[in-house]
This record gives sequence, C-alpha cells and structure tokens, in this order.
Amino acid sequence: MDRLKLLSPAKINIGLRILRKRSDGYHDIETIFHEVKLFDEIEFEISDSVEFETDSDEIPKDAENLCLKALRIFYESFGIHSGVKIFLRKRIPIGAGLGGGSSNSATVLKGLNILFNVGADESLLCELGSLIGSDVPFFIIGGTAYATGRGEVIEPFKVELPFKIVIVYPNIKISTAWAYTNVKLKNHRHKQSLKEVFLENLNHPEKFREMIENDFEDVVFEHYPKVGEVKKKLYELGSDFALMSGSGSSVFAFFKKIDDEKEQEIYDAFRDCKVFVLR
Ligand SMILES: C[C@@](CO)(OP(=O)(O)O)[C@H](O)COP(=O)(O)OP(=O)(O)OC[C@H]1O[C@@H](n2ccc(N)nc2=O)[C@H](O)[C@@H]1O
Ligand SMILES: Nc1ncnc2c1ncn2[C@@H]1O[C@H](COP(=O)(O)OP(=O)(O)O)[C@@H](O)[C@H]1O
Repeated sequence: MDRLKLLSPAKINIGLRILRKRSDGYHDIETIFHEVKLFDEIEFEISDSVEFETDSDEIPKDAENLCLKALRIFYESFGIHSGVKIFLRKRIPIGAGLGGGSSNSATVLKGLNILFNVGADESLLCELGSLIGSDVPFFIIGGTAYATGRGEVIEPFKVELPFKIVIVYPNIKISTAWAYTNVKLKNHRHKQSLKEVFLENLNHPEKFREMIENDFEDVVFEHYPKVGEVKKKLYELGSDFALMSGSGSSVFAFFKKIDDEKEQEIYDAFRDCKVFVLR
C-alpha cells in the first residue's frame, strides 16, 4: 500500500487532578482520557522525499509541527530512508485542551507503522509516543483510559457513556506549559480514585459535579473569565455535568439527551464560540 488516510481524534479529560511536581519538572497527574468523535484527518503517500502540508495557518508548518516530530522519531527508531508526503486536515481547535497535537503525533506513528509495514506493537509505539508528549501514548490506544504518571501510564477500560457530549471552544488558546506553571496544587490525598468515582456514579451524574474536578479551572477561570462563563451557561442549558477539558480552554458537557430544539438552543447560546454537538 502506498497511500493511507487516518482519522486523528480529539480527547476530553473527565477529571484532572494534579498531584505533585516531579524532579523532572513535570507533574504527576490523575485523569480519565475519553476519545470523542471530533477528528483531524491525516493522509500519507509514499514519495521520494519527506513533505508536510496542512490546511491550518495556526500551527507550525516546519520541523516544529508535532507530525514531523513524530516522523523524525519513527525514522530514527526504525532506520527508514524512504520519503513520504503527509497532509494534515485540521478540525480540532488549537490550544483547546483537546489534545489535537498529541493525537496527530500518535496518528503519524500509527500511519508510518502501517505504510512501511514495520510491525511495531502498541507498547513500542506508546514508548515512542511518550518521547513526544505526555498525552501521546493515550492516543496510540484510544477509547477511554485512566491515566497516571505524567499522563503516559495508561490503563484502558471499557465504558458505555449514557450521555451526549457537547464541546464549547471559546476561541482562547491556552499554553499547556503556562497552565502547569501557574496552577496551584490541591490536596487529593485520601480521595477515591477518579476511575472509581466515575464508574460508580455513571447513572448519578449530579455526583460528578461535586467529585470530579479539573485542577486547572481555578487558574484558567481567573485569567480567562469567559471560560468559567461557558461552564456556567452549559449548566443553565440543563447539562448533567460540565467541566473544562485538560489545560483548557474548551469546556465539555454531558447531556442525557439532545433533541433538535436543544441543539439549536446550544448553538444560539454560544454564537462567539466554536460548538461541537457530538450526538
Ligand atoms: C494538560 C493535558 C491533560 O491531558 O493535556 P492538554 O490540555 O495539553 O490537551 C496534558 O497533561 C498535557 O500533555 P501534553 O500536551 O502532551 O504535554 P507535554 O507536551 O508532555 O508537556 C508540555 C509542558 O506541559 C508541562 N507538563 C505536561 C504534562 C505533565 N504531566 N506535567 C507538566 O508539567 C511541562 O511544562 C511540559 O513542558
Ligand atoms: N499538528 C499540530 N496540531 C496542533 N497543534 C500543534 C501541531 N503541531 C504543533 N502544534 C502546537 O501545539 C500547541 C497546541 O497543541 P494542542 O494539542 O492543539 O493543544 P492542547 O495541548 O491544549 O490540547 C500549539 O502551540 C500548536 O502550535
């Protein structure tokens, strides 16, 4: 096969606790990654040189692009010398807490593995992914996973979410490094694990509101009040649970059901934001 097209999904963090700062400068976290039906598309074609193109003018097109960082790691790890043309069609908002760049990196590792028939298994691809970013290993596996460490220690689990998901992006790009630098650490000792809280209360989402938190909300809402207003409005629209995703600025919400009228009401409520109703 000399051509391939893969979808590169976004994720939300159903809860994000920052436990401690580590000696390597990262933070130990506890989170639940959940893949959502919002995708970038990445096309691969064997060629005589390495070329990268994207339809987005909001991300680097040079070696700084996370697609090319992933390609470099893959080529160095497996001694690849052939060329490949990569085209990235961007849909996932940038700097949104939806893991777009990390997802693209993982999708490039998976795509090259198929294209060049290298046969690297998931655990090797996760290892390579963790060299690119803390969120990348999750995107190698996808689905839903409980994550610890800096986010690279992944424990996948199956769950049928009894909700429709809405994501509201208030067009504010937030740097992940800025968020981690400015976040105030909280005490999570003696708390039930996020995974237990989540699975035990799937049918009582009102419990999520008091037990599933995102530690980045305080610092982000303080500097970008708009993000807190989005969360408040999602509750006013009748959502069962709303929370900022990752380091922001997107806010996701669970709704037990969304009919056409409710969908229109949601779009009308957030005219100055990008809204994704993933029914
Ligand atoms: C916050 C989260 C939550 O899922 O996602 P996003 O909101 O970015 O999507 C992740 O922890 C983001 O993971 P990722 O975007 O891969 O971060 P990396 O590239 O590994 O690190 C970017 C910077 O964030 C900080 N960082 C990242 C992860 C972590 N556990 N502790 C940190 O302190 C470090 O300063 C690092 O230099
Ligand atoms: N392929 C890519 N897609 C998205 N962002 C990228 C990509 N390559 C590099 N970046 C850079 O990564 C940062 C945003 O990463 P992204 O994953 O979209 O946000 P978040 O980490 O908030 O989920 C931006 O600084 C962006 O310029």
